[in-house]
Amino acid sequence: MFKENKNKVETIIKTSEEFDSGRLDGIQRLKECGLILAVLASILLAVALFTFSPADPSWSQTAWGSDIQNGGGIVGAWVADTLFFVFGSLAYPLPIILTAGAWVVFRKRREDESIDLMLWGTRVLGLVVLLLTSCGLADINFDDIWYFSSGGVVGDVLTSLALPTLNVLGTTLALLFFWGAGFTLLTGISWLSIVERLGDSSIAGLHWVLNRMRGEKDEIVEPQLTPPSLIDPIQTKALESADETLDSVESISAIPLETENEPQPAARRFNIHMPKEEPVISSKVEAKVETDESFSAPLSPAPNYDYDEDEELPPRSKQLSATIEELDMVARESDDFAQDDVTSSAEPAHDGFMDQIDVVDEPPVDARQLENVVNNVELEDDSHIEPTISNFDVLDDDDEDDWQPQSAQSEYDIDDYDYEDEDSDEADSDEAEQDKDLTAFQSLVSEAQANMAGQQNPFLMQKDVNLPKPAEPMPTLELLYHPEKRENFIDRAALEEIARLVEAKLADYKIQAEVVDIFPGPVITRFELDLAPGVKVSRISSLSMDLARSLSAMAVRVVEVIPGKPYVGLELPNMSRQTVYLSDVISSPQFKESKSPTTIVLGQDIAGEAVVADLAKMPHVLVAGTTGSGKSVGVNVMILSMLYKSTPEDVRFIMIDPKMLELSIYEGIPHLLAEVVTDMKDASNALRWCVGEMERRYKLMSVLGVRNIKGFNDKLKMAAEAGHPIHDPLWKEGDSMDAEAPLLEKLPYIVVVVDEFADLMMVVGKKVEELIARLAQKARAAGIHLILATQRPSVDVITGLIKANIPTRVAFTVSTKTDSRTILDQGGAESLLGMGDMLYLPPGSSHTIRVHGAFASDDDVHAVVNNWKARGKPNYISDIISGDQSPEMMLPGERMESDEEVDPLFDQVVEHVVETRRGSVSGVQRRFKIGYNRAARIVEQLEAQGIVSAPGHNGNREVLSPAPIRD
Ligand SMILES: Nc1ncnc2c1ncn2[C@@H]1O[C@H](COP(=O)(O)OP(=O)(O)OP(=O)(O)O)[C@@H](O)[C@H]1O
Repeated sequence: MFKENKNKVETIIKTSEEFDSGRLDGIQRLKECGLILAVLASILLAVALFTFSPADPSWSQTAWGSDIQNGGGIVGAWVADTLFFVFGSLAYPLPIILTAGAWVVFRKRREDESIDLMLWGTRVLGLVVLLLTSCGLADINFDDIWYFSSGGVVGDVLTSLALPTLNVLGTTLALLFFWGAGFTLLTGISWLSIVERLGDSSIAGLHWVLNRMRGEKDEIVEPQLTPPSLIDPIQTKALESADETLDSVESISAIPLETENEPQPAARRFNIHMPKEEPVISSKVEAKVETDESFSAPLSPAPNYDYDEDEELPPRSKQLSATIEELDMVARESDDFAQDDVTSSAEPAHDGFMDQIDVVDEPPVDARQLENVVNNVELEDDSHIEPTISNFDVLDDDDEDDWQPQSAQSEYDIDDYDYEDEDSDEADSDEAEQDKDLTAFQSLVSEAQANMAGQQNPFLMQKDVNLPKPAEPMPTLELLYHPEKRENFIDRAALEEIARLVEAKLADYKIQAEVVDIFPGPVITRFELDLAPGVKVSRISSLSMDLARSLSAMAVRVVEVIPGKPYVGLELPNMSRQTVYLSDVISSPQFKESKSPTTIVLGQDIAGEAVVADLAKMPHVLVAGTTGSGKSVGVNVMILSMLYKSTPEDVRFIMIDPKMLELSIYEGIPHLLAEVVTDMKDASNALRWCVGEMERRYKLMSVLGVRNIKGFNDKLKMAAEAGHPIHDPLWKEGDSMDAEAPLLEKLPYIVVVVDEFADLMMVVGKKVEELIARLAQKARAAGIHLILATQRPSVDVITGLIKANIPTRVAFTVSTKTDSRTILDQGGAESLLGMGDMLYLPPGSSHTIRVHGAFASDDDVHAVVNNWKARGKPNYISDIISGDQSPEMMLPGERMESDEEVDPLFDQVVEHVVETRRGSVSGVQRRFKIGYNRAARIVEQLEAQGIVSAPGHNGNREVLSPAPIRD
């Protein structure tokens, strides 16, 4: 209580005094004087110690007559001698300790600061322990100075006590540890924090040394997330004055950097290359899409295609883009389910009946009654087939019987329909007989009609519909879906922000790079980076996964080389992806201007430019990608683009489709050389036919002296125009019934499309590889081109032989980098985004082009296919599929599959078997000392040649050849 009060009073006094004069109070004056004196004493002490001379008279020495050498005079000599005597060499730090002690005691403190006795006690104790142990350590380890022990008397006493028991090492260790304890007691510094600091600084030192050695000191850059004004105010000012309209930076740093008064900092402008305007399909085309009748009219016999023209249908583009729920809703609202079709095409008089039928969940009506009613309906109008009728015709007699009792309970009155059951009961037996015949006949007719109706179900593929021939010479663009409007919004600010983020993230990985160009595309955006000198591009490539993670992107593809530019590309997927429609690319000038009938569309490149290629120049293409990556759509797009460019006289197709789904749509177009091949055995025949055709074309070309199919066709045309049409020079009499060789015809390009090439390889095996390799090697000049698609990009499918001969590859998304290497001989396809995103490796180039594949829906394919079907029928060549593999049909250089190498021992074995009359494998094995496998193979060859029989049930073979005749 008292103390507190006193303090309070003192504080009040002190503040008033301080306020008045600003001078020290009495105690403070004493303290300061004490500090000054202590410093004086320290200095004198230091002088005395450093100028100590052993010749001076002192406490331990006696000297006469000579001058005192010590700088501190006789006092200095005495003090120094005494201190050296007591503390040895530890006397030297005493002036420092004295000054430090004086500072601690006399420094100016706040008056209310209490003195912590515990703290002071430990400090003093620490000082004593430190001094004693230091003396002890000095005594053991240092040399004596003059005639004093290096640890002084203190050190001597301590070591003489410890040495007999702990020896030198033990004493040193004990003193060291005590020294450490004394240090902590005195200073309060923990040894753990000392260890930590030491560790930190040694690691930092090591890093510094390593960075110096690697010479990358300059690469460590700070992420530049702060506005330029904070980094370089001069530069910012210049920028601001140059362009006042610059946008303000939205800082993505979490720290608020702007104050309200500060001017808005100017952003660094990135060079964003906006894509060109969309090619606009003329409104005429759009209008045509809606009123187009050429597509719907031919399908009119099928009930569902018979649209009511007055009824307003939603435009096709809308239908396509609508979800199933929306379509369902529309259908419900307009009530246009199958029932509607029936009612719209049926006679109005029958509507009531159909309505009644529709409300029945289970058929409780007499089947015969219904049948008759149905027949009546049918007879009235033969041209209309009612699909719903088939529901009732599938009933057999048993069912009819079962139903009989129910008919009595039927609550539906069907008497209105001129059916009188009672009459038949009253008729005589002849009439009954006639009725029976009539009923049987009618049921037969109705069954046939129902079957037909079943086959003409609009939901089934229509095979032979009579399509009216379109007026246009080639399919038109309105067959394809084209979106009415497209969101093509590019957010500059967002792109710039991403660009800054990319730079910052690269800086995190110690890569200094600057985004120089930004190319926003329909699916991805490419940021072109200018790397600082000396930064390897492989460092960025190896970081692609880390970058994708840190930029929260699905995948990031690094384009190591951009031809013609000194930059590196970083391709990031867009937030919202646009679909590239086939119509976009087909309507592009690139496609329109291309003259070749084998022009194929791939899609759009990253800048939205159409990517169009010529299959004739490729000359073959390998398409690979995992399931669902967009392969089939890609192949369809290639085929459709050729159907847009060429007539059947220009291009013919052979399609091989093991999946029976993808290419079977094309069945019936006039471009097909053979039916779509779905059986893999036939596929090898088709390929063999192609090889034969190739050889034939080569012979023809050599006779005409031209180098390729184009030259051949040109020469043919020239000759015809000159009035000298060329007759087939390879024709021989007897080849056909004609008296003279037929005229040569224009040779079309032949495109062989194989969807799921892996299946073909698995079923037919090596043979296919051989045939494909032969075609791939030579078929270019002969105008035969291959499109091979596979979802298994493994080396057993895409073999070295095939790869070597097919230089053009298209890779859709694959799962691993290894797969990507198998297809493209380089990585990258594993970072694609799927849904038609592809890498295209053009022929003779090692740089892949990223292409967003064009999308053709099934409706698009059907529309183009139907358009071509309406123009003509295919002229199938039956030999292509059914060609037998007989020796006469073999191609030059081809061997029968069963043709194995005949074993060198074959003749000897024949001799042995025929002589001994025993054709067992073990016998052959023993006699010729060969392995089982070889012996078994030879015996099988004997069987194939008819020398021995097949093994009987006991495994023995009978020798069929007669025994040799002996003389
Ligand atoms: N270019 C594209 N644009 C947009 N979506 C596409 C594109 N290509 C394909 N798709 C989408 O990807 C789906 C799968 O495509 P597709 O059937 O061609 O794959 P696939 O690789 O042939 O698969 P599978 O081998 O199983 O047949 C399609 O249904 C379609 O929705």
